[in-house]
Amino acid sequence: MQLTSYETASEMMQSLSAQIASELSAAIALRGRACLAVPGGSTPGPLFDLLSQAALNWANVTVMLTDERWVPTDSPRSNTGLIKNRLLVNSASAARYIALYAPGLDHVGGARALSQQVAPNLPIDVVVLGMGADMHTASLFPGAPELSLAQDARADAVMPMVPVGSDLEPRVTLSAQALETARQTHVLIIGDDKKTALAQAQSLSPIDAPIAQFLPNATVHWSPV
Ligand SMILES: O=C1O[C@H](COP(=O)(O)O)[C@@H](O)[C@H](O)[C@H]1O
Repeated sequence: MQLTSYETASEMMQSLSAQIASELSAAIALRGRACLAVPGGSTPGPLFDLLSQAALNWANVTVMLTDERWVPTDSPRSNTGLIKNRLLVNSASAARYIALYAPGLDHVGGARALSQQVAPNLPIDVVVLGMGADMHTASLFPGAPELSLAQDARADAVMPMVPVGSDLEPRVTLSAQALETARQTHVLIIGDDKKTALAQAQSLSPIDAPIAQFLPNATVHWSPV
């Protein structure tokens, strides 16, 4: 794992945005297209604001979330709103977006159907992972009954997940295999609590600390605020 520390989140977002744009351009130059997977949550908005303005051939980029809450895409709980408002704007409005939601299906049937759409786009060229203080990443949650299935190398590309102890909605997540086979992995975290969790995760198994599986090949980007 490579840890890059920045003084401020703003400096971190600028640097990471430039790195991702360069990696996507290189993928397009090599293979004619690129696949980018990004997290939801409260951290990546400023990264999306910058990346959306990057000068690259966005028409050849497929964007997807690493995970999504199983709510309609116009719900305020949906991460798709964040992507549509802050990433798929400016130059990036030309990108193709695969929403991890299927109207009319529950999260289990939906994950199966979405796997068919996601699988042809694998391997992901660039994945950005967030992390919670409980060491979950994407929607691979410690303690969830579905976790070991989502961590099985034979798992479908998209898997259902219900966070334990939460009365919130079910979710779907890219499988651990889909995430681990990404060509470039960036972990984006802010704050001392997440830095402490990251250090703890390095000595734990992916069952207890799902982020641990992705650290050996990742660049971690951290700022205190
Ligand atoms: O639940 C989630 O949490 C993580 C971390 O979110 P943050 O709000 O602490 O930045 C996120 O990476 C993941 O995509 C999301 O579904």
